[in-house]
Amino acid sequence: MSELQSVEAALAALLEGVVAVDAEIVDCAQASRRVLADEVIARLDVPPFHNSAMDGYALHHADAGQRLPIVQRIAAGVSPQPLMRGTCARIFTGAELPQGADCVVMQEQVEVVGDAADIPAQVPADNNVRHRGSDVAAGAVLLEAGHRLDAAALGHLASQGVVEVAVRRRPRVALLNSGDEIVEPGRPLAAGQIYNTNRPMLKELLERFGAEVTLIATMPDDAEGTRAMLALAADQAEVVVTTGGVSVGEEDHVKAAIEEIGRLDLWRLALKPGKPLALGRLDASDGREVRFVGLPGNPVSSFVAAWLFLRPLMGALLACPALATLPTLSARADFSTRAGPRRHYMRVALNMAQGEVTAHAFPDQGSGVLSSCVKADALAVVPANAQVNPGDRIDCLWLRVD
Ligand SMILES: Nc1nc2c(c(=O)[nH]1)N[C@H]1C(S)=C(S)[C@@H](COP(=O)(O)OP(=O)(O)OC[C@H]3O[C@@H](n4cnc5c(N)ncnc54)[C@H](O)[C@@H]3O)O[C@H]1N2
Ligand code: MOO
Repeated sequence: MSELQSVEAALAALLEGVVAVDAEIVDCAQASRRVLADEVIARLDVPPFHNSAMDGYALHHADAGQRLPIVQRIAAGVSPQPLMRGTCARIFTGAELPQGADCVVMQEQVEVVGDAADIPAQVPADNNVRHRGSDVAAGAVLLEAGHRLDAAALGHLASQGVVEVAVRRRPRVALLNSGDEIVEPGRPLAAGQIYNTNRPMLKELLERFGAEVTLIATMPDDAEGTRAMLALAADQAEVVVTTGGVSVGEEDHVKAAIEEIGRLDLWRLALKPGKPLALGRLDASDGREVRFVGLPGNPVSSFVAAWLFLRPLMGALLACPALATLPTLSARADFSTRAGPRRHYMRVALNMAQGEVTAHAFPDQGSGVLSSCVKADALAVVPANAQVNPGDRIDCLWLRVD
């Protein structure tokens, strides 16, 4: 296992055989960011009736260019009377168009004289009319399976009167960190200790990717304790994520434990940062096979690897295409760099000016420099051994989840 594996090979190994988690029914009010398990079929036409797009006057277009008596007033929510030819109706935005009318003239274009309205000439049929079913037709697919419920999708469901939806259960993830030097915020730091950066950062990323973090713990810094903790985690999750302890030092117990009680599929990748990433499987005591993702301890390495590996894994577990792939865009580099033998994922800020997106790289790209991630919009991908000069086009992976 000394050769470095490609990111693509690692992703393929991680996603191989992943089956989507089962579905559950949730109230739409609690469904924010959840992923639809089934397609939703529209049961109503939206809008449900022809209606006016403006405050104005409804008429038959053949009666335009005349003074027409105003014979009814139709507010939104009112069922109108049929309209006789040679007359018009006062109508408000969203109100139902009366039978016999086929257009609306906005009030700014109409002169009202007593009980009549002077309508301008040549108003086309359908002017300012929103037709029944023009947004959604009953029986059509309202939302596809795998759609992540964002603001517009929740509004779309509500437009159908839907109150409950079938969504994927949140994949359960156990998040474990290693390292004797790691202390939780709120406690004093002794000499040589640092605060646990990875825990809140990865919990937040995992939840944004759609996971439920069911276990958070620190692994003991010995082989037996590490094995016991990993076995416990496998029983409580579909995915076990660890940080630290995957490098080559004697204190790095995680990889050894996976090799003993599970299966290590892959270790050491041709990417920077994140080289010592370890991927494998663990067996839960009920016979389930659980994915293992061993992230490097360096905070930047685990941040980058979470976007590259945990997000697609959540996409596969949730059967959600939008999560499965990172959106890619092409930008112009404003920096120069030369990658070594590993593909480099550089943290960059994106700036839009004069229709061009520019990628600005942070000067210190070290894997312990988390401030580069705080300001980053994207990861610029520099192929192995490639040279990048200012002005070159570079592919960037956009660090965003809708
Ligand atoms: N001789 C070699 N040494 C190292 C190699 C190598 O190939 N040969 N690889 C280096 C690379 S690249 C990385 S990345 C790190 C990964 O090491 P580990 O995953 O075993 O992580 P640790 O050694 O436990 O920690 C690395 C670093 O990160 C800090 N850390 C760990 N956990 C946290 C946390 N929860 N919050 C904040 N900071 C954390 C830890 O203190 C270390 O500074 O190995 C290199 N070494
Ligand atoms: O691969 Mo390590 O993540 O560069 O620091």
